[in-house]
Amino acid sequence: MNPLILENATANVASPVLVALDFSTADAALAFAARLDPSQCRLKVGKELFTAAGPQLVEQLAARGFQVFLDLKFHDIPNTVAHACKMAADIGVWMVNVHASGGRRMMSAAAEALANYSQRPLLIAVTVLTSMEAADLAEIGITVPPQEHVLRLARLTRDSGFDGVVCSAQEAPLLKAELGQDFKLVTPGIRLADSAADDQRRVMTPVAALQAGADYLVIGRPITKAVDPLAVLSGINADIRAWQLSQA
Ligand SMILES: O=C(O)c1cc(=O)[nH]c(=O)n1[C@@H]1O[C@H](COP(=O)(O)O)[C@@H](O)[C@H]1O
Repeated sequence: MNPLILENATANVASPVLVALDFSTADAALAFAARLDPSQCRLKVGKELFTAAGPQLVEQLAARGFQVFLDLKFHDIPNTVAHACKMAADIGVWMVNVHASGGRRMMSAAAEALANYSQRPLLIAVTVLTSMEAADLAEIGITVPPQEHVLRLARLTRDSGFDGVVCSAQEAPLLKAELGQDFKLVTPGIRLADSAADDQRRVMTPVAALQAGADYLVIGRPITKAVDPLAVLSGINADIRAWQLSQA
């Protein structure tokens, strides 16, 4: 693990928001990140940005104090995924993900590969993409309701030694009830009441997602494509704080 990155990426992040930096260049991502404070959110680097900008960009974000979720959704044979997860841990990311449909042996190999790290990234598996609904699953031969398939994959993920799953907030009450409070739920498909769903299908608003049991909210376009992204992020954080205070 890169000690410089760990030392820098220790910001006390008050918010459960992970902003998806779905940009096509390092410059665009760094310019956007320069407007944010690491106490306001964590950052997610996904396939588009990582393909364009690589590990160096992740290291630059971490050096600015951001905790980074490397969202490359590894899905391959166990040996390949295990080594890819090790590379992610060596970059110093805070969270990394794979596809749960890669199966138990793939996930166990990943967990085992990181077992000896004193401070390893959170290991998370994607269950059913939030862009999918029952009809999409039926086309690939999965005829049970989405939440049944999500629960099956989440159980497999937990039993493989992972820290949590990516799911939609719609499944959060079921997963918390079945798998316990400590198993982390990372929920994309977050939309404000007035924002377009875009390609997402299983969506929820930020506070409703937290109420349902989500631990982290992955939010991209509703923030990054807003006319005033900082105002939107601040508004979301203010709503979350108000809700948290009402629960205290
Ligand atoms: O693993 C993810 O982060 C992920 C899983 C999933 O099921 N759905 C999903 O949308 N994501 C990611 O979350 C982000 C959502 O972005 P927006 O739809 O723009 O808010 C994107 O970067 C997706 O790649």
